Amino acid sequence: MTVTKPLADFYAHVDANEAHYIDKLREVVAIPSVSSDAAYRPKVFEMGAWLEKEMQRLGIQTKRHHPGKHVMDGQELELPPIVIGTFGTDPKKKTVAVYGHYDVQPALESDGWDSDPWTLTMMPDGRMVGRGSTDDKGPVIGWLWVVEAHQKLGLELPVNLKFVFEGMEETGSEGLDDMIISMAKTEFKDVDCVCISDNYWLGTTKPCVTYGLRGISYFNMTVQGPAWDLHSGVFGGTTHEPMTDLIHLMGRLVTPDGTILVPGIMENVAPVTDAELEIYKKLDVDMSDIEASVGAKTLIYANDKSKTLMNRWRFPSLSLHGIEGAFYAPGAKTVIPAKVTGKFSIRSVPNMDPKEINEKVSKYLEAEFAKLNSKNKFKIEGSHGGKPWVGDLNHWNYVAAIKAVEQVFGVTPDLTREGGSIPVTLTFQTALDKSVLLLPMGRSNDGAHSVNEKLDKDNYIKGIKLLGTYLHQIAAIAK
Ligand SMILES: C[C@H](N)C(=O)N[C@@H](Cc1c[nH]cn1)C(=O)O
Ligand SMILES: [Zn+2]
Ligand SMILES: [Zn+2]
Repeated sequence: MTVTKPLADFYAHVDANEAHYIDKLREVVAIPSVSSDAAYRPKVFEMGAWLEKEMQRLGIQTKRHHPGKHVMDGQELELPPIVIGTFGTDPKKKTVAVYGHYDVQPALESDGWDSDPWTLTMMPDGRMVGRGSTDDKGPVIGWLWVVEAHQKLGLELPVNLKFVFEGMEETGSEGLDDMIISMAKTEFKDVDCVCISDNYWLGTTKPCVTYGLRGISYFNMTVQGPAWDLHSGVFGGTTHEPMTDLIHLMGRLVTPDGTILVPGIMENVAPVTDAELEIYKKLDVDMSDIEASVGAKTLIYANDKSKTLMNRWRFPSLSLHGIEGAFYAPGAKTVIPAKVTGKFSIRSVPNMDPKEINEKVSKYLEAEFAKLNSKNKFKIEGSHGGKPWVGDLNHWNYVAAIKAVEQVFGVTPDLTREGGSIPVTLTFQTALDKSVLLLPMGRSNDGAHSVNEKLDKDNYIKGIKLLGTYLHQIAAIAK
């Protein structure tokens, strides 16, 4: 594939500035912008301010949108700002909206990290380990280095950019949908297409372009009994125990082979067609790559590639996440916890409706709790959610992304869907009526949300080249 002079200069510049990009990644990983923990909220603000300052340094015009307040851990908290950046307003150019998030999942060294999660640790094999390295700080700042490289080279960017960076993605994106809907005809009126770099390749060697995501419905169910924690030697056998009720209910949600037990939950899932089966059969995926990402031989369908991918992408799943209030520390505390909250979520697929999911789950669990004849109190609440999304692969936005991958990596990308959720994807598509695609930087084994999260140096550097090339391809194709 021929590479034009401006792109060849861009690639050379990116290669020459590797150390600078790594230093910046180190800076952002060091800011623990955990959105799900009230104690870290100032750090989320700090990260938003870091981005804003860096964008301003590059001449990107920034605006802060304040979504308001919310209640978390019993505290009323200010939601972090959504940072909107505008770079170029030339009516002759296409405008690409770029979304990313600057918040991260929690991380404790005691979870099993081999190094401090907030210190970017360079490994000899090229892995750059740190929370947020791949999800989503590396990709977010990668976009900025595309702008920076063009400026340093005196190259004109062939498109206008509209950045939308939020700080609450990992905790439900509160306020984001409303903002996009309300600004669809103002701030975002000139947007021609949307690109999000916030997911991963299917394996470890071949890039992909992603056209679908599952939705999510997240639940908290609380069982409350005694007024305070009790001694199990004194009260065991004499009182209804919240943990016993909760464990029973959690065990009624899903079977060990992943079958969801909530009645009617599969009702709206479209049946698999023969044509669809063909797509899955043709996908070039190595099951050992998927197994390596799990880190153990625990796949339910280890010998069935299609079933594994379908269960990740096009069927719903129910996962149990944790129990708040339970005794979890080392040792043997003989306590009866007074109040426990079980957390679980359902990943949803097209045709499933979040409202219906909430109703079905609540009705089922209330009925199951009633069967227990427990004198404890039970409450089920949906905490946050988002709808699934599927894009149109035939749009020029996808053609540009596929060509960009071919140019930078010399291979045709896998066309994938994803099991994770980025609810704003569908909002962009419907509110702006524009094509949305996902162009990931990281590999399947990056360990997002997990311990030892990493971004490979090669993926970071080639990823910056890819994002820049995609913008050039947009300009070339969509004339
Ligand atoms: C795919 C994206 N990088 C991601 O990780 N999204 C999260 C969104 C979420 C929803 N509730 C909590 N986090 C995910 O899919 O879990
Ligand atoms: Zn993410
Ligand atoms: Zn995430």
